[in-house]
Amino acid sequence: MVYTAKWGIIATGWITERFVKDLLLDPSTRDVSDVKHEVVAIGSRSLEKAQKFVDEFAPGQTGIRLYGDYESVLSDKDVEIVYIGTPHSHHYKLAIAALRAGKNVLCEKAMTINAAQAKHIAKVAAENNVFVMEAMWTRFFPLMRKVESLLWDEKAIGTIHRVTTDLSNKFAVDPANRIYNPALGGGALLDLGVYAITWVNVVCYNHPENKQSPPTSTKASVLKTPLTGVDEETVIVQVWDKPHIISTATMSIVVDGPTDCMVRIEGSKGQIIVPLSSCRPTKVILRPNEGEEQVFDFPIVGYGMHWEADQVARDVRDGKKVSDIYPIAETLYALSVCDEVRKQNDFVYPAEIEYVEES
Ligand SMILES: NC(=O)C1=CN([C@@H]2O[C@H](COP(=O)(O)OP(=O)(O)OC[C@H]3O[C@@H](n4cnc5c(N)ncnc54)[C@H](OP(=O)(O)O)[C@@H]3O)[C@@H](O)[C@H]2O)C=CC1
Ligand SMILES: O=C1OC[C@@H](O)[C@H](O)[C@H]1O
Repeated sequence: MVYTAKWGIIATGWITERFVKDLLLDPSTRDVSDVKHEVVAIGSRSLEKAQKFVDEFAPGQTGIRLYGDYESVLSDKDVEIVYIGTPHSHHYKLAIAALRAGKNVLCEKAMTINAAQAKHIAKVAAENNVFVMEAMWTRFFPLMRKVESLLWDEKAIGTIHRVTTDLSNKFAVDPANRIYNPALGGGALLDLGVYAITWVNVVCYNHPENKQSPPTSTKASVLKTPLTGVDEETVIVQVWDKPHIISTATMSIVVDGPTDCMVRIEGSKGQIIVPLSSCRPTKVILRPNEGEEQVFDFPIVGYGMHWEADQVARDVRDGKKVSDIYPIAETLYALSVCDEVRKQNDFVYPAEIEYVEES
């Protein structure tokens, strides 16, 4: 039987457009037949904006309830999973409210401003017996399973020695843009760096010999923009003693970064390379020291957010509270890396968005 997940959508910005369009794609276009999706409610700060959003991105979808606030989505009895697509600064409060309303939650990255907020979210989810996950969509790409299989099953590059990852994107320099706005949790680290960190984690944190232990050392340098003080460019170097790997994660909001190699995993027998982009990759290159290079193509129908949505639907259908592919514990770890990077570089956000509610 096909399971239909019933989604309530919060905020109608750039990424929500892509998410909703992917939800509404026919799942057979990606060979999925066990789950499908229905958008039952959309909340925006403006009812007119919600209406405009539906007209443009979900035309012909009758019966979607539209709200001029977010709270009404949380109290809509038909909503089973809430998707939060606001800026980072607003994730914590909204996720806690959604979980307390008994809803399952898929929250955009970065899940929160700091690890303490995400820890509180995990606690509230457990108390309310509901599912919660950060929307680290890349982790759900079939391409990611191929990389893991090359690394761990086929041992295609032998012993891993070094990992370099990047996500960079040149944004218009504008203090009003969320990317530059500290009050909205702006900067390269929380917006783009979380992907560079996730790739390091796929290889090093989740390395069979590391078993999700923290690295031996994390050293980071941050270059802040004089405009607003958020990080323009950041470099994170980590040493992983157990699997004996050194990793470098880089991120920037002032350059577009390399296109030919966003992730490079170097081992004793060769390299695995992921070209543009590390958040929406479509190709994996296996370059052995000896023998022919192999290219594996993973074309995407739609934007590619449907794979995470399908898995969330399956997890909710099956009564899971935490994802096996991207558990909340890994979000907590990734955010603890961000906390450490900021601590080492005296990079603080306004107190209004760093707070943790008394629990
Ligand atoms: N997975 C991915 O590939 C991507 C993920 N993201 C993540 O999605 C989130 C949103 O990013 P994006 O869509 O680019 O952002 P946008 O600025 O385009 O949209 C954010 C939306 O949040 C709502 N909102 C609520 N409060 C505010 C506020 N104070 N200022 C601005 N907007 C507010 C608005 O919706 P409304 O007016 O309807 O209430 C707005 O449209 C971020 O967490 C980001 O990291 C972003 C891009 C790509
Ligand atoms: O998640 C993201 O991925 C793509 C980027 O362009 C965007 O800024 C970021 O939020």
